Amino acid sequence: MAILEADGLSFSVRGSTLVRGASLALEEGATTIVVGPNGAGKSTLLKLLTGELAPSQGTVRMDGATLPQIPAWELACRRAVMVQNQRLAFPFSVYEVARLGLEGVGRAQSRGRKAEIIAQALEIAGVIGLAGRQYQTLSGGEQQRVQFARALCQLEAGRSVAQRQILFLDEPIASLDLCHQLSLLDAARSIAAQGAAVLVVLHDLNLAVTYADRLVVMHEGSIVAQGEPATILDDNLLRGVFRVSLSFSRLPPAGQPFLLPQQHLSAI
Ligand SMILES: Nc1ncnc2c1ncn2[C@@H]1O[C@H](COP(=O)(O)OP(=O)(O)OP(=O)(O)O)[C@@H](O)[C@H]1O
Repeated sequence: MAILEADGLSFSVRGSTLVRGASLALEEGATTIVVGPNGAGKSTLLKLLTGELAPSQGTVRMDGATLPQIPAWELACRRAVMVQNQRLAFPFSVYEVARLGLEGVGRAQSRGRKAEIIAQALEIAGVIGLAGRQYQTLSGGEQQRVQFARALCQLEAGRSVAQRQILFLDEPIASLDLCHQLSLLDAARSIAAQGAAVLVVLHDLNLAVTYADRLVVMHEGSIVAQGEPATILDDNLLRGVFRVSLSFSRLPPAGQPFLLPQQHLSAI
């Protein structure tokens, strides 16, 4: 059953339409991956789905309620967002950055439970060993993993209020090495397996095909295809949207990568 339904979303700014007539549903337990070339409108679509931007046309509903009908505190419990290139103005430690995820959603939790949530999130994101470090001194990839931990904290704390949740990740693996790419996407999938809807914006088509239950392909502001990866990705789409060609005569079965032989790789 869909936790979120978007219907006919468009977004225009200063005469340019960045997203045009986008409709999609995010189902509980499913990982949806949005792909498309630079400038296709992926991040704008994600911002419309999270409520960061208000659509010029169309609606986003979570369990029947439009986003403006949901109070901000409740929205914070229902969905967590990891955005690209998060900069912080203050010299926070890694632990404190993760704890920011509990702002506004962790009030009902005891001090001990909060500490447990933070430790678990840091562990899942692979940054527990960096907990005492200054966030600004971390590498780009390490900062990205800390931001993932922050989103995990928010989701976990929000679960005591809202069981039907969504995790939004905008290019979460852009700065990560291969092992951490796979472990972050594994963690995202296991959050979906626990019942949440997960939406990820990705550039790597191999990983998108491997991890997506549902793939959404954007091009020039529109969703041009969506569905199970193996049913929608074909040579025409790759040429028309991504300007690449496929060297296989046909696609491998669903859930298997197809551009590079990554099927033998897994995070250790
Ligand atoms: N505030 C704005 N005013 C005008 N144009 C904008 C604005 N924000 C984004 N754009 C343009 O809208 C288009 C879509 O941007 P968006 O960030 O959604 O693309 P994207 O698919 O996420 O791209 P990328 O893969 O490069 O991150 C781009 O061409 C971008 O330059």
